[in-house]
Amino acid sequence: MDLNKWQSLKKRMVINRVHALIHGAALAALFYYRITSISKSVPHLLIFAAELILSFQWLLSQGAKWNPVSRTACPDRLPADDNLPSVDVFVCTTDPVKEPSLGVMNTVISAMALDYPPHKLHVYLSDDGGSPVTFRAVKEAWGFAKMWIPFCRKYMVNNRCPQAYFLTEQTGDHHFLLEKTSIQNAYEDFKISLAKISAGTDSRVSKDHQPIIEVINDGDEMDKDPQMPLLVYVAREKRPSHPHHFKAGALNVLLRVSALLSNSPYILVLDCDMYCNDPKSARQAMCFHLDPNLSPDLAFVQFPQRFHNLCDKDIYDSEFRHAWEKWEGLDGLNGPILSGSGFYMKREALYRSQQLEKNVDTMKRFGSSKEFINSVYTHKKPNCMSDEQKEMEFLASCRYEKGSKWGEQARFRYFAVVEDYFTGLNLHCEGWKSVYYESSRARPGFLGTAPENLGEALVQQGRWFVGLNQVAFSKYSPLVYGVLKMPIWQSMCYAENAFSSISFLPLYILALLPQISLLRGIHLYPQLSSPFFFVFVFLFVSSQAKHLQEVLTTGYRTSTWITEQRMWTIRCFTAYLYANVNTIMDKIGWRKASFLLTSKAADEAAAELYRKGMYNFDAPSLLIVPMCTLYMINMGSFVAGIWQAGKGNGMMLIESLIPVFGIILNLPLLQGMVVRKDKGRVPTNVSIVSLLLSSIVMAYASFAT
Ligand SMILES: O=c1ccn([C@@H]2O[C@H](COP(=O)(O)OP(=O)(O)O[C@H]3O[C@H](CO)[C@@H](O)[C@H](O)[C@H]3O)[C@@H](O)[C@H]2O)c(=O)[nH]1
Ligand SMILES: [Mn+2]
Repeated sequence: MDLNKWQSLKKRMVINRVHALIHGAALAALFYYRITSISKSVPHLLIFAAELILSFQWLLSQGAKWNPVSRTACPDRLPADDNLPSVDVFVCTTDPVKEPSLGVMNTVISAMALDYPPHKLHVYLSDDGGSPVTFRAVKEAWGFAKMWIPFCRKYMVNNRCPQAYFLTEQTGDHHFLLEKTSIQNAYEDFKISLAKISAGTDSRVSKDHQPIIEVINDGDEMDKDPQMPLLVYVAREKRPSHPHHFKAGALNVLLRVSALLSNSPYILVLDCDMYCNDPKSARQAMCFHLDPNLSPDLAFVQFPQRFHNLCDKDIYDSEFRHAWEKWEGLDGLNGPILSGSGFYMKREALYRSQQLEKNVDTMKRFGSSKEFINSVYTHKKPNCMSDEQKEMEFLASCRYEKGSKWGEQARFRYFAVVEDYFTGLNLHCEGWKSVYYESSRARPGFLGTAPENLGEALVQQGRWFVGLNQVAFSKYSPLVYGVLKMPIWQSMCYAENAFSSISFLPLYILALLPQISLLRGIHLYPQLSSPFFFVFVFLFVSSQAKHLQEVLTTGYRTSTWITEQRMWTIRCFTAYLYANVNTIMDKIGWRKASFLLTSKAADEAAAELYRKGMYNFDAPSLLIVPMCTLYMINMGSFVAGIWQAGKGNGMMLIESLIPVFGIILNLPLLQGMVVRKDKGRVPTNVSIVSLLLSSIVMAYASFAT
């Protein structure tokens, strides 16, 4: 009997293809119009360039729409527990201030409590901060887990992240309630001890320290509790002079250290805030990894990243619904893009054993640890000959990777700050496949913490798009490198992601040029009397309608459609713009791209605004000023447009509708500038600067010759 099933999402596929045909035809008409009517004036060339870029992105986006599929897993058909392969879980953390220990330990505990044979489960916590706070916290976590895990197993608890569990009401018989109360008290004590640790310990992140590796237990190694999975704390060596390659570097150290201790054939990678929400995820993933038809080429099973703290309207579009919809589309090709957290990876795929031959220089490929090289070929826990502890410290040292191919060929790759995307791209190029899976929207496999602040969200995304640009504009560009090595549809989807931030160019053009031309009376678009007028109107309506259809068929509400539109424009004006500025600075060597951590610590004031669904415009001015300036220009030019029309200069219908769309879409910004009085309003000085800037632009546009 099959361990899993898949099904083509036929209706979606047909709608997508028919729409692609019609929309494509309309785009062809637009190009015909532009080419036949274009004058060599700068505004016309610019608007055409904007249309070309957007059409290019639209074309790339068709890749993920071509063949969407959905999958189901049947964990009850898995072999008996004794025959399941073992799993190593990698949790990465860095900074106990931005990533408070309580959250990190909840993730660790939820992973230890996965519904999987405990002796086949090994949890590794990588602490990139080398912080005594985290080290002491993980010892406390072990103590609490010793009560928590038997409790979860006994009562078949569904929600094995203690923090989340105790937030919900639980009912049961007398025995259960007694036990629950006592475990809840233990959890409260655990919280108190973590608070004490973080208050009394130096929580600075160390950039200069020895490797520290410790198997966490009660001090007596001989007396291993069969109910408890292995828990290991790893802080790799850090030296200021030595590049540490951020998360990819941390994962590679875990890969080596775990090879000596457990060497499991499968690895689950988790960000420190992504707790296991469904204890069955490991078994679900095995339904794909153990399927004899899929397994030879299957590198990883990717679960979507979902979040426990989204506000009702998800005002910052943190859920990235559109991305996961694409992942379903990719699932019908060779599989989804690797997405950082919540994936079960086959260890072998990272070693590239598909092409492993004995005669290649293994030292160069894997570094000089014989013990580690042995582990690569055994697929079991190797019998360590030398001093295990010393060997692991060597594997976690800065010098280990020198002169080897770590991070270059195979393993987690260092080339870009989006190590996930880039590693996945390479795996797919090598012929590996992946699977996208979510058992149900109601019970996601993993839940993380989404930024509750506009500034925070934009900075995070800025980093992603710097990373994607690093790939897009390199020899690894999916359009060059990918096309030769993977199906065209798939490389289109990789390219769509890599090039997504260039949409800042067309959006700036569309937010400024029609407006300026209204002020100056230059016609950019056909008149109402021209048949091509309807081509433009159709294209607008068609793209909006398609977006709405996608939102609704994936089970979301109309408000999601509006939020996604709004956040896309906001991203274009800010995160995408700065990502491209940073990319240029990176290219000319002014500033290296780096991994700025997203904060997972709750800021109560910000969280309250967020829960009410109110945008927090109290963000760095560099982010808010461009948005406000553009908004004012759009309002000003719209008024000017009406005035022009009144003077009998002829209606510039499309030119006026564009600012109207922008103004309506971003009404919350207007509220933030003029109505709101709370802390999240647009700061007055930002409004003043924006007013000044927009006046200068408009005056220049109106009067310059
Ligand atoms: O030098 C570093 C930097 C980060 N991390 C860890 O990486 C994880 C992700 O960092 P976060 O600040 O939460 O970034 P996000 O933007 O939320 O992460 C998304 O984007 C990253 C790529 O940019 C992926 O690695 C992540 O899995 C994905 O969730 C966290 O657990 C960090 O502790 C490290 O271990 N070492
Ligand atoms: Mn994160």
